Amino acid sequence: MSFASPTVSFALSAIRVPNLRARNKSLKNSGFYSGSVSCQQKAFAENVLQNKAPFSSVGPKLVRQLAMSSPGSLRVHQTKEDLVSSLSEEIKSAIAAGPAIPGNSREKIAVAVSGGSLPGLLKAAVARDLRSFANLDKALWIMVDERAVPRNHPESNYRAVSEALSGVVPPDQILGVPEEALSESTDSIALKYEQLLRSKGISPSDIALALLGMGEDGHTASLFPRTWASAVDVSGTRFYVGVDDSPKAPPRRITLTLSAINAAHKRVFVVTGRNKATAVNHIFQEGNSQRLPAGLVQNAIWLVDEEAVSGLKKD
Ligand SMILES: O=C(O)[C@H](O)[C@@H](O)[C@H](O)[C@H](O)COP(=O)(O)O
Repeated sequence: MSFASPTVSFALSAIRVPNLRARNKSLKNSGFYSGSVSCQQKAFAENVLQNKAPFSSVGPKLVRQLAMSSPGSLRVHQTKEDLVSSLSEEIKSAIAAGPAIPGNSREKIAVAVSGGSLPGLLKAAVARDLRSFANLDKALWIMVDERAVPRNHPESNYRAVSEALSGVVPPDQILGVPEEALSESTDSIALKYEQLLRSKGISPSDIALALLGMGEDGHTASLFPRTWASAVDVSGTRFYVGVDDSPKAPPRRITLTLSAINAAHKRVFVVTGRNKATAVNHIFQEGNSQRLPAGLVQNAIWLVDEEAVSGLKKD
């Protein structure tokens, strides 16, 4: 059976951005590369519902939601400086407009940050202009995912995020996984982190902004292509789950569930490099977004560089 590819609203040439500052105004309103719901996505949903597709454990409600959703829009940047500037703007607007954490009078907003290259880009955004953005310390900073390692470990996302926000956000506003739980099962670590966040009044829909990365295999957070179904919370009640077999080291992790990511107020991907081009192509041009965890994130803003979209065909 063949299906139409998702429609692409703009030719790639139309969204090449010579210089971010030069076309600052148009950035907000036009020139985005939008994915859309395809016949293929709907057919996939039907297949899943009939237990014909590999992700039959996902659950009909989520599948229906995914069939109706779009991966979002791409914003292409020519330079790292422009990309960092866009990231900075997204953080500022999320903190200014995001939902308040109920019952928390001090920190108003929750921002979730991924590992990988994101903390480094966050650090660059802080150095560029976020340092003077007073509201940065009004946020509680939480982990999109975390590796089961001590906080001072080189692989710790908490360590990387703390370094990025050092001197700007008080350390007690960066919420890491309780270290005493690290020797327990990953699911127990996930539950304890979830309890910590809930004790601060945070639930998934209170996340003002989820900052996401994507691996070249299309994973996001610690939701990997071959294993993500087990990290999807069918009941929609879990915030984080444990992962024991992450193909990206280290293998033991916790991650926001797909439902929790999609419940966040705003989702922003930052994706750079030619090694991501195939996955970007699958998500935005080949109509295969539902096969990759990153493509299952709904209505995200994708801040990318030219290399990451080098696989997209120009119309
Ligand atoms: O491993 C982690 O902690 C992540 O949160 C992971 O999902 C990461 O964001 C991607 O692997 C992209 O990493 P890069 O940005 O380094 O390519």
